[in-house]
Parts: sequence; structure tokens; C-alpha cells
Amino acid sequence: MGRSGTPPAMIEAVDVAKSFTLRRRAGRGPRRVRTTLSAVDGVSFTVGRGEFVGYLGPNGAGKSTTIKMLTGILTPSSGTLRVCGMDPSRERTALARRIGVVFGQRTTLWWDLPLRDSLTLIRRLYRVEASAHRRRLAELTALLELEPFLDTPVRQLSLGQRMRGDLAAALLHGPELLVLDEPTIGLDVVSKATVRGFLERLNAERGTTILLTTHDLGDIERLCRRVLIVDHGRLAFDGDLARLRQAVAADRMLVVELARPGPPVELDGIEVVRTEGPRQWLRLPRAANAAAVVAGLAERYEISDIALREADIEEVLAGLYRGDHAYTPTPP
Ligand SMILES: Nc1ncnc2c1ncn2[C@@H]1O[C@H](COP(=O)(O)OP(=O)(O)OP(=O)(O)O)[C@@H](O)[C@H]1O
Repeated sequence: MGRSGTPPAMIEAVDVAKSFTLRRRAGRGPRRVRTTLSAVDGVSFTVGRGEFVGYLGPNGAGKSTTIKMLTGILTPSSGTLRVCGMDPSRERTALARRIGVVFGQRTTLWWDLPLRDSLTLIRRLYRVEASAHRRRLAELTALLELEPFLDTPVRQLSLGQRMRGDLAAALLHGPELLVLDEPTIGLDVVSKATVRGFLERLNAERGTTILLTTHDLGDIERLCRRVLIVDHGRLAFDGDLARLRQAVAADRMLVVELARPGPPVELDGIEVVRTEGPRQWLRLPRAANAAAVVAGLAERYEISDIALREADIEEVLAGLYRGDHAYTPTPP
């Protein structure tokens, strides 16, 4: 507990930056010039105990670099970072006992060993007491349905099985914080559902704090109560999905079914983005009054059906990443 009686934050990032020095050949000669690439450019956020947070952003935004700093693999160029109250790069070993990390593109398991043996080695690495290990392994085996392939060498596992194995490996020592870098990448729909269901339960029943990077919209909608969006190394948004829709002032879509097919309808302030027989899709700016637009249409056209649709999260993020929307960055 902190002095005020509130539990300390699991993650506290204040103005964290990371830049890389690149050496490039200047012209044809042997001379090389040094340039600096700012991968993370002054990011501040706090994640409290028990939260489930999505860390999103377009390719190259700085997500993996942030995760590497949170887990102590990289040291920030400036700013301060505390994870479980520790400085990750200075106290990397002590921190490793408190957190679990899964990189979807890489495995921490031993390629040639059966999954069971990898998990036993991990127990020794983390010095988990034998009875606690047995209990957790049984629990994770049941929740992640590992039993059918516990004795299979890791190299023979499917991607979905390997990911479940990696999750078990990251959780065997009972970490308070789980950091995941694209945990559902490449998984089929059934495996994704298993992994998502598991993460949901881990967070809800165990209270494990989870920070997840993903490009998968299903992960975001199903799991993340709060999203942080980074763009060009800076935090562009911090809040829940409903607020994100509002913040980007995403346009709404009016789907109009005319009595018969015809040319695109015409009305001030709206744009027909698609037609399909008698059906037309109209982009409605958020500021527009939907009732007035519907009344205006009904006056001029014979309409048999009409539906108003909020932009889905895919459209919202695509617009945000492309820079279409004027959104207000959330102050730290
Ligand atoms: N070790 C490194 N040396 C030099 N540049 C790096 C290094 N690691 C990352 N970068 C650069 O830093 C920027 C941010 O990369 P990062 O991998 O953090 O992005 P990301 O948001 O995780 O992207 P993606 O969604 O594609 O995984 C990119 O321009 C990348 O090329």
C-alpha cells in the first residue's frame, strides 16, 4: 500500500522516451552518417492493479519498444518507468519473478523438449516450490487444455498449442502482471477464442493485470476495457472504446433502402459512399442531425427502410491511424 492507502500502480511511465542511433552509409563511399530514430517519444501513463489494457497503434508506432522497456530488455533513453514498484532495467531479475511476458512471434519454450519438460525447467529457473508448481500446472493444464500435447516436443506443436504452452510458461510462477505482445497473431478462430477466454478469466478471477499489444480487432473489442493508442512514439489516446469513438468524432453511416434502385440520393452534407441495388450507404458527419437528415430524405425519396450504424472499431482505428480524424490527445 502507498502512503495514502491506495495500492501502488502496476505500471507507471512518466515521459518515457527511447531513441536508437542508426548508422547509414552516406553516398557510395565508406563514410557513414549517424541519425537518431525516436521510437518512443515521451510517453506517460499509469496502469492500476487488475486492469486489462490494450496498447495499440499502427506498425512502427513504438509498441514493442515500450514492452521491451517495461520488461527491462531495453533501457529508456529518458523518463522514469516503474513496474511493480521497480525499475525494470536495473532490477530485471527481481521483476521477472513478478511479471510474465509472452511474445506472440517467439517462444520461450525449448524446441526439442516435450512441453512438460520445458515447464519443469521453468519451475527451476523461477525456483517455484514443487507443490505450488504441481498445483499451478494442474490448473493451467485444465484451463488451457494442455493435456493432449503435454508430452509432445514443442517443435511438433501447432501455433495455437504452442501459444497455450507459452501462456502456461509465463504464468507458472503466478505473476501479478502479464505483458503480451500480439498473443493471437496467426491463430485460427478457435484458438483465438480459447486464448481470449483464458485471458478474460485470468483477469476477472485472478485479478492479474494484463497489458496487451495487438492488431486484432476481436482482441480489442472482447478484452480491452481501456485502450492506449500510440502513434509516432507518442500517446494519442487513453480511454475506453466508447470514448474513442467520440474522441475521433467518427462519422456514422446511414443505410437507406429505397423503394426502387436509382441514382445516388442527393442531400446537403451527406455523401453516398456505396450503392447496391436499391440500397445506399450514406456517410453522416457526427455533427449532423440524423433525424433531420432522415426527414429530408423521406421528403424527396420513397424509402422502404433505414438504419443508422455507428462506425465500427475497425473504421475508427483505420481513420485514426491514417490521420483522417481530428482527435484530441488525452493529457497525461
Ligand atoms: N533495435 C532497434 N534499432 C533501431 N531501430 C529500431 C529498433 N527497434 C525498433 N526500432 C524502430 O523503432 C520504431 C518503433 O518500432 P516498434 O517495434 O516499437 O514498433 P511497433 O509499434 O511494435 O510496430 P509493429 O506493430 O510493426 O510491431 C520503428 O521505426 C522501428 O524500426
